[in-house]
Amino acid sequence: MTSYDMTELNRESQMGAVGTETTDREVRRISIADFEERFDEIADELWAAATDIGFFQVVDHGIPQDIVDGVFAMANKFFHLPTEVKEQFPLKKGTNAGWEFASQVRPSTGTADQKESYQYTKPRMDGLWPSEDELAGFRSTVEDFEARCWKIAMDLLGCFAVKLGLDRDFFTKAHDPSSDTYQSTLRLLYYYAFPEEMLGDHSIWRAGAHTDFDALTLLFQRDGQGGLQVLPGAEMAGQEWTPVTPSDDAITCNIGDMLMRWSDDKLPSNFHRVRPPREGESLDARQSIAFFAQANTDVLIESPEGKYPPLTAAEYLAQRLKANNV
Ligand SMILES: O=C(O)CCC(=O)C(=O)O
Ligand SMILES: [Fe+2]
Repeated sequence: MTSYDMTELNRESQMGAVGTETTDREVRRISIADFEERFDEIADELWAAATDIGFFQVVDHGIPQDIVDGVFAMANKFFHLPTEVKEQFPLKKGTNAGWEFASQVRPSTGTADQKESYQYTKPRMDGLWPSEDELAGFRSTVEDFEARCWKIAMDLLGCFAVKLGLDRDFFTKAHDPSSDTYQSTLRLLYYYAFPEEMLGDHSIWRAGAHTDFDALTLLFQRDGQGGLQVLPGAEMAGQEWTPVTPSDDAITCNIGDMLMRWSDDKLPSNFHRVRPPREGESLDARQSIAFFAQANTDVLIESPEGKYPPLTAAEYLAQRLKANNV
């Protein structure tokens, strides 16, 4: 293993314990209405939230609620297709494209996440789309939604760029969807209904503790489908996790490791996980949708102050995917 991938992996492998829960930290809800007119004010608010607990929610983001509801409904239909249909679109390891079930083993827990997922990475989808007969409208719904997510992610990254003293479009150029080297990903997630007999089993996780590999994550959740918890890296030792309240109208955002490197740690990536339900909570299946803004493969991630050695986004992601068995 080379030195550049040690930091994140070592950090992650220490995070498997159950820990405790605290509501003392605030996950801020930030309105991004009138984005252009309010750019400076929004940039200040995002920066403060990102450098504080590293997780924040944006509201008034401009994606109509019926579009969000529609993509969740479509994802739900996809996950309910017969296994023989979904099996035709297997995740090709290291590509962030295709369908997998219970295959992601987190370095923190050493056990497979109790979920299935379908990932869309624009240039890598040959043979991975269900036909219109199998699921009408799926492809266009997913493509449209990914493009909307990209736009919001680039707006938010534009704020961070300016605060870091870079050109506003610095990250937009690095996440170019028109290039074959594009590797941002939309991931539809489906966490299985939880078997009652497993309540209280602390070895099972819907998603084990991790930091994201990307620059910025946008996460869509459903009202009432809780379980996501965050822990700022600086407070790792305390093992006190804060629940994130899910809501249909908000996008939960977090900084990933790529942007942490790129900002010489000014923007910290933070641990999060999805814990299983507890006694008295809903055992139903849980859905979420994540957009991972990941710089194009050929982009060189160079930290201006030289805290980290330069490496390409391709090299970086390959290491992290391998460590997760995906
Ligand atoms: O489903 C969630 O709420 C979180 C998912 C997540 O953290 C991830 O896929 O990286
Ligand atoms: Fe994550």
